[in-house]
Amino acid sequence: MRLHVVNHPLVSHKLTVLRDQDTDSPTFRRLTDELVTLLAYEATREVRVAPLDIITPVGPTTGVYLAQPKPMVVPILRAGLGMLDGMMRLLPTAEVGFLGMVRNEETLAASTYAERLPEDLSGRQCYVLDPMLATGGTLAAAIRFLTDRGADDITAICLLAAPEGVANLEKDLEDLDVPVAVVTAALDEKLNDKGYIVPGLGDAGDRLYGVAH
Ligand SMILES: O=P(O)(O)OC[C@H]1O[C@H](OP(=O)(O)OP(=O)(O)O)[C@H](O)[C@@H]1O
Ligand SMILES: O=c1cc[nH]c(=O)[nH]1
Ligand SMILES: [Mg+2]
Repeated sequence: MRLHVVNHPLVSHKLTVLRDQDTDSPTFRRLTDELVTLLAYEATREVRVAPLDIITPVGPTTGVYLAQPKPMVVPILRAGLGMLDGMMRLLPTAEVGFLGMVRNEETLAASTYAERLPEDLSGRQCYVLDPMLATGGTLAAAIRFLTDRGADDITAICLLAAPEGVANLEKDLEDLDVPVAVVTAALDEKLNDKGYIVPGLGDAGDRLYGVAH
């Protein structure tokens, strides 16, 4: 598994405001959107392209165009939905599939409550959107779901990752014969005893959309 921490002063600036407990929901949503577009630029470095012949006003040339099949973008509900627009700004012709997943806050185990994706993802590059990689349970299950359907290249975009979650994910996916990359704005210090990322930003879903229950 490849981990890429995007090191850029604008990313760090926006992330600092995002983490601040006094940042309100509208600002949190806007910063999430902006950060994802910056992360997506790095995350799509390996997006597949094919040659394309075109004619400019001056003459013929060969450029590149996004290859078929189109990339699949998969936001993990609920919090990943806050990352979708920022991603689609960069990949407007991508297809979008949805996974609804929730972590049990007692056991920290992830479960899937909704799914809307093609049955066959053979040969597809997938971009998974989830702001928080905490224990890694949610992302591991999501990646497994996609590779079980045939996805052959996975890149996850996260705002924050915990070292414990990255290690768990690496171990969980050891047997996987598919390239997996994680692109994140920061690798934080640790998880606390409730499985929250420290210093983190709190509950991403609640900060985007309000308290769930
Ligand atoms: O790495 P993990 O330990 O699995 O935790 C990370 C998951 O927890 C959060 O989702 P949550 O269960 O709070 O659902 P929500 O997005 O609906 O708030 C977050 O958005 C991730 O999906
Ligand atoms: O810190 C964390 C951990 C899991 N989910 C969140 O939203 N935040
Ligand atoms: Mg949540």
